[in-house]
Amino acid sequence: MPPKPGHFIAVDGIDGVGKSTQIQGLERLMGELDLEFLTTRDPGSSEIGRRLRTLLLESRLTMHRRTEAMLFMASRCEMVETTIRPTLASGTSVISDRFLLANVVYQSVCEGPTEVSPDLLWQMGDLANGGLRPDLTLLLDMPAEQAMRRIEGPTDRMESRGAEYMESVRQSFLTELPRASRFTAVIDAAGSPEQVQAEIRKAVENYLSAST
Ligand SMILES: Nc1ncnc2c1ncn2[C@@H]1O[C@H](COP(=O)(O)OP(=O)(O)O)[C@@H](O)[C@H]1O
Ligand SMILES: Cc1cn([C@H]2C[C@H](O)[C@@H](COP(=O)(O)OP(=O)(O)O)O2)c(=O)[nH]c1=O
Repeated sequence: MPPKPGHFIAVDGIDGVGKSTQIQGLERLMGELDLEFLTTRDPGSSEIGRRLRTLLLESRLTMHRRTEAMLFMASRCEMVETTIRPTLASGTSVISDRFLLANVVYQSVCEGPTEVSPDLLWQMGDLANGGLRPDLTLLLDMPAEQAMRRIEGPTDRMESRGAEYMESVRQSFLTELPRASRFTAVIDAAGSPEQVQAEIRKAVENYLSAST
């Protein structure tokens, strides 16, 4: 009898919203719930993914928006097929720091006319991921201006596009969230780390009671 598949939880939101901080809290919660888990990072979590991450985030190479989108998709395909899918099949849960929803919103928000629509990115993403979607998506939400004030150090390709772009990305996260997975939750990320963690705990407990 194959083991019951693990839970697939994605955590997303604009830069500086507190994802990395809250994923540490979520890992503690999974431990308390006695759920085996693995944490992955998108883009990344494979050799190809790590090299694509460097190319996408740290280089200042100019590229067409569709090129940018497809490179994130390629990284995710590798992460899904080499890491996420086998982990879930073994009965271990996965917490992913971002997933396809980020690709849909960050690459469809453009300064000029939108070259790549969210619909096209959802289709590309399902093709790249063999249709795999998270069971639960936790969207950490707060005004971009406030989140960007939290960012220290050098900005990456997306952060350097500025607060107006990031606020448009934030609004697109809220619009596109319902398509990301069967269960979703918007988490108010503007409070203290403890307040945000409490909201996440409630959302995870609601998901577990509704899904099992
Ligand atoms: N609830 C919070 N209130 C104030 N500062 C926070 C909060 N959560 C995280 N931070 C700080 O904001 C910065 C970005 O947090 P981080 O978890 O790295 O965000 P992300 O991974 O979404 O970019 C870090 O310096 C972190 O300590
Ligand atoms: C997964 C993904 C991320 N991104 C962006 C979001 C972030 O600005 C950046 C990833 O950085 P991020 O996940 O925030 O890592 P760090 O905490 O090191 O900044 O890439 C996309 O534009 N498309 C994608 O498909």
